[in-house]
Amino acid sequence: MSTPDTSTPAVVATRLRKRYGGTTAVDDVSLRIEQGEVVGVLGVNGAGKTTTVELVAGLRRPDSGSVRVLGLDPHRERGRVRQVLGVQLQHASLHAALTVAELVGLYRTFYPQPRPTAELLELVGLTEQRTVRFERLSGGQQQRLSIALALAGRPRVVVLDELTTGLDPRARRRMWAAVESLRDEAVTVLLVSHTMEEVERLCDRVLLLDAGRVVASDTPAGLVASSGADTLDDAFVALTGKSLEVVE
Ligand SMILES: Nc1ncnc2c1ncn2[C@@H]1O[C@H](COP(=O)(O)OP(=O)(O)OP(=O)(O)O)[C@@H](O)[C@H]1O
Repeated sequence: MSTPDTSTPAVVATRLRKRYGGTTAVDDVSLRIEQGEVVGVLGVNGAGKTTTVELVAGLRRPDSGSVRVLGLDPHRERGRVRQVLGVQLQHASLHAALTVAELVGLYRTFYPQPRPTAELLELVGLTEQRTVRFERLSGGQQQRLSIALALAGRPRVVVLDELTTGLDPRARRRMWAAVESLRDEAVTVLLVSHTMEEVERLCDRVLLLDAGRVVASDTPAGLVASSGADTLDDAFVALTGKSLEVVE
């Protein structure tokens, strides 16, 4: 498809609400992300991070509110959105008997100009595992493969839900480098994170979610300054009354 005008926002969400039974997971969330921004979504367990990014990616329908990705409706224009949006899912379940290279090859067929397999595997550090079946990969390797698959079609907007959760320090640094290379390509990234170190290092802006609401949206330095705290950890506590420390 044609490249969208650079002035079109990468993501616009307006007054999103989502309930599961008696639980309000997302409660009147509005957000706007410009093309090329790397935005972190932070919050304690259950704050609504996954539900919010799933609504943005069109994986769930909001009870009310609307989403546009590069001006497109993820439900009505699903096919076009798939060509510009890459999504790494929490707990992706993939065909267990296929190898890493076969799965990457399969995903590449979905796109007109896919990234080369070798480049994708190098990006996530799975070159040596290319002939290993999915079912034989460790949890961290499966997670990294799901990131490679999200990037297979050269998306303009990427949603990453489990970038580094549970990864060892070396794999974590590799995933950070992968996000930095996306930034160099002016790809927009929406990144669910559980650590301050990660958002301080990678993100232009942080969306702080608490109980399904956006309680702050600012640069990491801006969050610290506006909350009167000394560190981003302290800013988080000041803004939510909760500590992120317990999460990892
Ligand atoms: N499919 C579902 N059915 C019922 N309740 C759900 C479902 N998915 C999420 N919830 C509830 O919605 C709320 C928000 O969940 P969500 O997964 O969006 O939070 P999160 O911030 O991503 O949490 P975590 O850090 O644990 O991944 C929680 O109270 C959760 O229990």
